[in-house]
Parts: sequence; structure tokens; C-alpha cells
Amino acid sequence: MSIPIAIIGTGIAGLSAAQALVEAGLDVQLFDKSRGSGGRMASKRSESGSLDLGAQYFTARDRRFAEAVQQWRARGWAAEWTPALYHAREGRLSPSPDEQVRWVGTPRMSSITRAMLGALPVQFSCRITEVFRGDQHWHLQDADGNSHGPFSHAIVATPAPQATNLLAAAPKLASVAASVTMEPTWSVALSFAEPLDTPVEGCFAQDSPLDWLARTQSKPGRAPSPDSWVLHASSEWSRHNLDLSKECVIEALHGAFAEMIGCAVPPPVESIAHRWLYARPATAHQWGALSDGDLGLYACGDWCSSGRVEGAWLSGQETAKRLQAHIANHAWN
Ligand SMILES: Cc1cc2nc3c(=O)[nH]c(=O)nc-3n(C[C@H](O)[C@H](O)[C@H](O)COP(=O)(O)OP(=O)(O)OC[C@H]3O[C@@H](n4cnc5c(N)ncnc54)[C@H](O)[C@@H]3O)c2cc1C
Ligand SMILES: NC(=O)C1=CN([C@@H]2O[C@H](COP(=O)(O)OP(=O)(O)OC[C@H]3O[C@@H](n4cnc5c(N)ncnc54)[C@H](O)[C@@H]3O)[C@@H](O)[C@H]2O)CC=C1
Repeated sequence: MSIPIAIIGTGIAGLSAAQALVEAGLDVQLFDKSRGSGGRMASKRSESGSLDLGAQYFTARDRRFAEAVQQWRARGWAAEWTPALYHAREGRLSPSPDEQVRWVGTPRMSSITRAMLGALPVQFSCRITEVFRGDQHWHLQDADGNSHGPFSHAIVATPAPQATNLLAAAPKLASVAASVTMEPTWSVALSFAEPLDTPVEGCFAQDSPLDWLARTQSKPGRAPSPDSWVLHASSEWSRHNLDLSKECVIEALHGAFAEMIGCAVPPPVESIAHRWLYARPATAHQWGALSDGDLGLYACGDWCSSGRVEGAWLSGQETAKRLQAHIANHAWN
């Protein structure tokens, strides 16, 4: 048995790296503090069915990612979403169709990361607090006081603020991660017993507490009822209302939605709020990944790239590429 590579984080970046490394014949061991995989691509099970409270859809502009998405589509993990798109500006709702191809996981967003994880070895509900190097190998410490290892390399695939401490063994990488600001997003799902009388299926909003809303039932493979809507507050509104109670956030965003949507909005049969503290990097970066090949420590995630699903996936690929290149160089020297 070869010594595995530790990957902390089972979002799309960590899983993209894992998949590439396993395809190259290397062993990996994954860890996540959550109860399941997916990170910001996770879906929440509710009385109204599965709800995508994080990533809503993704686009594929890079050829390599477009090829991966085609494979996901062929395997039934993803499908194209063609919503009736609108935009809302200064209180006015207008159709805003375009030619952009948009993808979603089927039957829920988390289907993609769940399938990518497959049977890879993973430990959930395991919050890693320290990544340290012994004489030869890497070891991890978790919040319950357990240690894990040895590992040949360590890949930190968490949002930047959570990566900073975990990268302490490589101060240069840690300081790059520490320089990244990530913005929060409040996400609310409202489910209505009867479909709302509106043709809107997705809407980009400006001049509102909301910056996005989507009708779950318009996405392929979702349960046909109830009529569930996912609302995302803008970064600015989320930042200003970071510590508001979930009840108050639901009330505020329900109000903004009712004002925007232009039809009667009855009280919802179910409402859920989720606060994403590290939803998106404030600015995009072009690092691809962070690495100290000699040390064997790597970091990846959307914050190393475009701050989107595609960027996170590409960052995982870049990490795997750099790690393999280092192993290959080492073998020659
Ligand atoms: C509300 C919202 C809407 C979005 N909408 C879109 C969209 O429409 N289109 C789009 O392209 N992108 C969207 N995004 C962005 C997209 O979801 C992310 O870019 C992408 O999912 C990030 O993947 P990642 O693997 O880098 O990080 P994550 O998905 O955050 O994965 C990191 C993982 O690390 C785990 N973790 C963190 N710390 C530790 C620790 N100490 N120990 C163990 N595990 C740890 C976390 O539990 C998590 O599972 C959205 C994001 C949010 C929040
Ligand atoms: N809420 C959050 O935390 C996050 C949201 N994210 C959103 O995820 C989406 C992904 O971006 P891309 O893959 O580039 O997708 P995209 O090309 O559909 O959208 C990019 C941006 O272009 C604008 N836009 C696109 N199409 C239209 C349209 N038909 N009418 C009006 N405006 C339009 C809109 O502002 C949108 O945010 C974007 O909307 C991001 O804002 C990304 C990361 C985090």
C-alpha cells in the first residue's frame, strides 16, 4: 500500500483533485467537517424536497471543464437548465433571455459531488484543525483531538479563511490565503402550496436586498411540487445583516421577493434560511492553485480562480497536475 495523499474538503475543488490523482494511480484520503460532501454545491433535504441553497447553476467556458460537464451529462449527473430569465432593476421586472448554456446537478446540485466521491475513502464530521509535517510525512489533527496520518502530501481544499491556519507549515501560502476576503450570502428557500402566478424561473436583481432568485421546479429532475423558490441576498445586504436571526432574514427577503415578483405571494408552507459565511471571494484571482512542491503542501478552491464552480474544479485539476509533476521530477532526480 502506498502512503495516501490527504485532501481536506470534499467540495468540487477537493473532489476534482481527488479524481485526477486517483486516475493517475495515487491513493487519497478525504476529510470534511460536514456530514456530507459538496460544500457550497450541497443541497438541503427538506419537507419540500431537495433544495439547492448554494450554487444555483454553472457555466462551462473552459474547454477542459466543458468536457468534464459533458461526461457528467452522459452519466446523468448533470443536465442543462433553460429557465425563463428575467432581470429586476429599479423595481421593474423585465424578460432577459440570453444564449448562455447553464448546467445543474440532477436530480439535485449535490448529485455531482456525491457521484464524484463515489467509493473514495472519506471521513465526514471531521474538522481538521492542524496540518503538520513530521520527519517524512504529513499528519492531521482534528477538533476532537484525534490525529490522522501518515500522508505523503496534504491538499487543503477549503475556503481561504479556513485554509489560512491549515497552511501554517508553509507561511508564504498561508499569507496568500489570508489576503483573500470572502463575502457572505444569506440564502432563503420559500415553498408555496400553489404555484405562484408568474412566468419567472430565474431572475438577476439589482437595487434590492436580493441579487438572485430561482424557481426550483424549473430545474430538470426536481419534484413537481410544492412551488419552491431560492432567494439569494446580495453580498452587501448579507454583510450588513450577518447576525440577523434566520426568522428576520426570512421575513426581510420574503418581503423583497413579494415586492419584486409582481404577483400575489401567500404565506409559504415552508421557509428555510442558510447563511454562507464564505460564499464567494470578493475578487477573482488567477493563481490556479497554491503549492509548495518541496514541502508537499497544496491549496485549491474557487478563491484561487474565478470564484465559481468552474474555477473551483479547474483549481482542483491544477493542484493534481502540480503534485504529479513534482512526483515525476523527483523520480528523475
Ligand atoms: C449562495 C451561493 C450561490 C452560488 N451560486 C453559484 C452559481 O450559481 N454558479 C457558480 O458557478 N458558483 C456559485 N457559487 C459558488 C460555488 O458554489 C463555489 O465556487 C464552489 O462550490 C466552491 O467549491 P470549493 O470546493 O472551492 O469550496 P467548498 O464547496 O466551500 O468546499 C470546501 C469544503 O471544505 C470543508 N471544510 C472547510 N473547513 C474544513 C476543515 N477545517 N476541516 C474539514 N473540512 C473543512 C467544507 O465543509 C466544505 O465541504 C455559489 C456559492 C454560494 C455560497
Ligand atoms: N451568491 C453567491 O454567493 C455567489 C453567486 N455566484 C453567482 O453565480 C453565477 C455564476 O456566474 P457565471 O457562471 O458567470 O454565470 P452567468 O454568465 O449566468 O452570469 C454572470 C453574471 O452576468 C449577469 N447575467 C448573466 N446572464 C444574464 C441575463 N440573462 N440577464 C441579466 N444579467 C445576466 C449577471 O449579473 C450574472 O451574475 C453568477 O450569477 C454569480 O453572481 C457565484 C459565486 C457566489
